[in-house]
Amino acid sequence: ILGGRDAPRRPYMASLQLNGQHLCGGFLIADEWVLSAAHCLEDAGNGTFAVLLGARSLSLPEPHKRLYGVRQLVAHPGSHRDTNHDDLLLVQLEEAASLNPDVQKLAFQRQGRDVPEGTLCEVAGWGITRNTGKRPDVLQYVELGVIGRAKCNQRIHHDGEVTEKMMCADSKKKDSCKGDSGGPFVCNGVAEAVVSTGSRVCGNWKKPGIYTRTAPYAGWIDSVLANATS
Ligand SMILES: CC(C)CC(=O)Nc1cccc(-c2cccc(CN)c2)c1
Repeated sequence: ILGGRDAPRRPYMASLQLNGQHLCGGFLIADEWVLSAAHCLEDAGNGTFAVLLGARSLSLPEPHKRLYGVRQLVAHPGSHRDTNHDDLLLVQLEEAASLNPDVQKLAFQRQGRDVPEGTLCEVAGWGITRNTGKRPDVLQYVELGVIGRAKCNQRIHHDGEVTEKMMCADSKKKDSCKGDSGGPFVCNGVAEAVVSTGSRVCGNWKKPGIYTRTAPYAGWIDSVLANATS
């Protein structure tokens, strides 16, 4: 997160870790399921994934911090390493998360209407806080204004790349960045979208952040959760 600050408790936040190191954000949507971004699998090789819940600090001991093994990873079938389409990943935990004040589920938007331009939303994550690559220990968050799709698709911005299954937010100074992928874009207490890598540029007003809307994918999410075994 660029231009943010230490976050207050965000009990739905997950750190998707690869070989013991933070890789991407995510959030708890069901007792044993975390929603994240498919691009987070692209550099995985045959490493070991795990999900950290109940954390604010990645390093310090905290009352409800707990690392969960991963039972399965389900990338959206339409996701590709070289596009932003369908950039969603469902992560099944080895066991149901134990819920407590620091570990809670977050509802995601299921209704298809766009969030109005200018709405102030929030994004949190342990992604880099400077383009030099500085990584935070404590969860960061920032408030970002929604940018309308028509404006976001102008040539100077994303030049027609933003589909109706995506949305955009301000990126002038404050922005999501590397390592924030998969985290929730929260408006009025509901996850409206998931951080997508987008143009891999951070903090440049010409390249608004691109976020994968959840509503178009509610059916896919429900079907994966319904067909999985525990
Ligand atoms: C998905 C990982 C395995 C690789 C990765 O994260 N790359 C990468 C590199 C530079 C910027 C970004 C990035 C992320 C989220 C939002 C934005 C822009 N708002 C950029 C992402």
